[in-house]
Amino acid sequence: MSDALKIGVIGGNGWLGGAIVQAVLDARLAPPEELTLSYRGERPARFQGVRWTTDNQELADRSDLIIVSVRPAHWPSVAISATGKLVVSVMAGIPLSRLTVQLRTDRVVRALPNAAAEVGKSYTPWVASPAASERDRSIVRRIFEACGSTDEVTSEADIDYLTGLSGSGPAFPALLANAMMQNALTHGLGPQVARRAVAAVLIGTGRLLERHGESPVETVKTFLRYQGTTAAAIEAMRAAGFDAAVAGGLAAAFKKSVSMGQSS
Ligand SMILES: NC(=O)C1=CN([C@@H]2O[C@H](COP(=O)(O)OP(=O)(O)OC[C@H]3O[C@@H](n4cnc5c(N)ncnc54)[C@H](OP(=O)(O)O)[C@@H]3O)[C@@H](O)[C@H]2O)C=CC1
Ligand SMILES: O=C(O)[C@@H]1CCC=N1
Repeated sequence: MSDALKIGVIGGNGWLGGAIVQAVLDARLAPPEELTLSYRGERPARFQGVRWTTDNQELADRSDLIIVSVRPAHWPSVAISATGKLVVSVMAGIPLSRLTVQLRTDRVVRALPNAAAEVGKSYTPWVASPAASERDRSIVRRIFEACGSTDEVTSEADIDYLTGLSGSGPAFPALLANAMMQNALTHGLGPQVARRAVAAVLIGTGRLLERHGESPVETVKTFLRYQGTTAAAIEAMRAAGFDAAVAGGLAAAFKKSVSMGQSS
């Protein structure tokens, strides 16, 4: 970043925290020596040149931007004073109001990346408190653009909903892929061919959706109009409750996101 931003990541050795750190380094948003990462337990050996610490207050004092990436259940243990600093939480469920009070800063952002941050393909919606400046917003945008694509939204309820839709999202195609794999194996297909076939379907569909103008609604309609094998499969899956199962799953994730914010 232009004026050497100092970034701290609480939980920097975790699944998501580590992916964000890697993305920041890959995009050269900050040099390793400006990064302070905290951990519990054994000192991590990854990310040459960064400062690792078990002291979250030291991390906060050394950083301009603090990313909180611990599990919601561990959030009560993060007791730091971040007065005057920008804090970005990626924790599911924890509302802006609780971040503000516990971390003693009113410049707070709630963001919800997903597991595809590991490969620079996360979708990350975020919402900022009124005290976050335009510069703060620009920094947040650049961090999450390094992880994939991103949108600022205006309501925390949208973030709670998107926690299930896109935060948990990579699990849903994985669930579908798993069901397809199981079915292929049941039909006697070799595991290698089954895995390659299913992975190619997911990756190819992603590319189709990425293509300008392609929407899932249109893709499904096109296959239904074709009235071939695909339409037969879609109609049977829908008759078995496919759409209702997806809606029920997203409702469960939404409810869990809200309840985690109340209980953690
Ligand atoms: N993984 C995902 O796909 C997504 C995760 N999220 C959110 O991101 C957050 C992190 O999730 P994820 O990376 O998966 O979880 P992980 O358990 O992989 O990582 C959390 C890390 O935080 C560390 N930690 C816990 N408490 C502290 C503390 N007080 N000080 C320093 N480090 C601490 C943990 O250490 P230890 O291992 O010793 O406990 C662990 O390394 C969660 O709040 C989750 O809701 C959001 C969207 C997607
Ligand atoms: O499953 C979870 O709770 C985390 C938050 C969103 C995605 N993964």
